[in-house]
Amino acid sequence: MKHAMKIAVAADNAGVALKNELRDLLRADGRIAEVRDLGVPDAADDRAYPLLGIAAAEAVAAGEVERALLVCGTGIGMCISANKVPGVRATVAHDSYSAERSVKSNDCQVLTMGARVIGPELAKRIVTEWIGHVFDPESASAAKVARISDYEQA
Ligand SMILES: O=C[C@H](O)[C@H](O)COP(=O)(O)O
Repeated sequence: MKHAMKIAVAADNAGVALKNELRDLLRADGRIAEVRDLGVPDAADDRAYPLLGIAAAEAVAAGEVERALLVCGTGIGMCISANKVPGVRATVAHDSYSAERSVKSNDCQVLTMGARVIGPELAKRIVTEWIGHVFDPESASAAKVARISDYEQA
């Protein structure tokens, strides 16, 4: 049987409506074993994006989840925040090709999106595809990604 993925989701108040839609989509996806919602629960919660993004990225770095999906207004603040956590590679992507290459070229574990940038139906399609992409450690991309890890560990 194929391994089922654990994934964290998080958003600030600008992204929470889209995050909740994507969370429900992931919970209905048979490829996902667990969706851990780290908040915020609703738009009344005004915790800022770095708190949420860093918490989700730390869950990835600790191996508690394999991936994280983060939403803010643009996806940019979440991406910057997640990338501050050692071992985490996060990207903003609002198109299918970039989301695919973020996994296959860059071994990104974290995808961020902007709820003020993308509509929910396109976001759902991209996330559904993204879950299916896998990094190949035997690929030519692996040595390039290793350079990033080397820099981080130096
Ligand atoms: O990147 C930041 C996000 O888009 C956030 O949701 C909104 O941030 P702001 O309120 O500082 O514009």
